[in-house]
Amino acid sequence: MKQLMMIGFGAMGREVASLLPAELALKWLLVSPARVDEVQAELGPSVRVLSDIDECDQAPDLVVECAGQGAVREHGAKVLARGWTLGLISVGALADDELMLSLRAAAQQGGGRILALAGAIAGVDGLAAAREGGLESVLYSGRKSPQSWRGSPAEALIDLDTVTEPTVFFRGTAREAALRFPANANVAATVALAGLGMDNTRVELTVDPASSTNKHSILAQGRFGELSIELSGQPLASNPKTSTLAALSVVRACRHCTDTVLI
Ligand SMILES: NC(=O)C1=CN([C@@H]2O[C@H](COP(=O)(O)OP(=O)(O)OC[C@H]3O[C@@H](n4cnc5c(N)ncnc54)[C@H](O)[C@@H]3O)[C@@H](O)[C@H]2O)C=CC1
Ligand SMILES: O=C([O-])CC(=O)C(=O)O
Repeated sequence: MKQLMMIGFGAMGREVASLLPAELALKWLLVSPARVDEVQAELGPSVRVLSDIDECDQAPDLVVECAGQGAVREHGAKVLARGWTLGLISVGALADDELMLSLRAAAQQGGGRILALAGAIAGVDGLAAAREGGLESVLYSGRKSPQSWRGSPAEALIDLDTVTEPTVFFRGTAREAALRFPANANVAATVALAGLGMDNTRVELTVDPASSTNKHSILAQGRFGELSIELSGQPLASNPKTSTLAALSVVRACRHCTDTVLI
């Protein structure tokens, strides 16, 4: 039986834990210090609930982060310095150059690797292949309901209570989007990593009062031809900012940890 460490036990972490492949056991769960006792009581002795990587004295087969960009800052380098593989869902953290440098240094020193997970978007495989032949332009668009943008800086850019039609409230680079909207635009950074990079990937973010889904699109052009992806994702009931597919992409990484044929 292989062993998993998960960082974060919110909406996504709970969904992932409920869908793990039978051959992979959740052995360690990292939560904030104030929640350790409560989560340990909920999960029982089969899972060790921790608040610091240093408390783990064995080597997980895989670590998956489902906790937010702050958690990547807090725990990422320690995971990589131990030589472990870190499946990252808060990919937007990598738009912070200083953090990226420190994660690279830790990975080089310890032998760890970062797996940037596709998350709520599809088509990252095709985009990353297309890049090998040269890309000319990439546009990522994210469109969500007012409820999904609540509690984000969108509130300062548009009145989410009175908006009556789909409205673009942000245009900029993937780097700006991922850092300004850390709970809503990690996908912008994922598309950037697969394609033209953080500063050359254009991003549009839209609030759509008629939508109950999280819509993501990629438009890319290059020597390979053209790519157009449209994805309409159901949000998790427990967090409207987060698409169900993002949690499922973490489950996919878990499946890769145990399967022989990787797809
Ligand atoms: N790449 C993608 O497509 C997507 C990425 N995300 C990322 O996933 C993250 C998690 O999403 P949800 O579970 O829906 O959010 P959530 O807010 O429901 O849960 C996050 C959990 O992580 C915990 N946490 C925060 N900082 C921590 C730390 N330093 N150490 C340990 N635990 C910590 C919180 O207490 C909370 O329980 C988002 O913040 C976002 O960064 C979310 C949706 C899509
Ligand atoms: O789950 C989604 O729809 C996308 C998301 O929040 C993100 O990219 O951070």
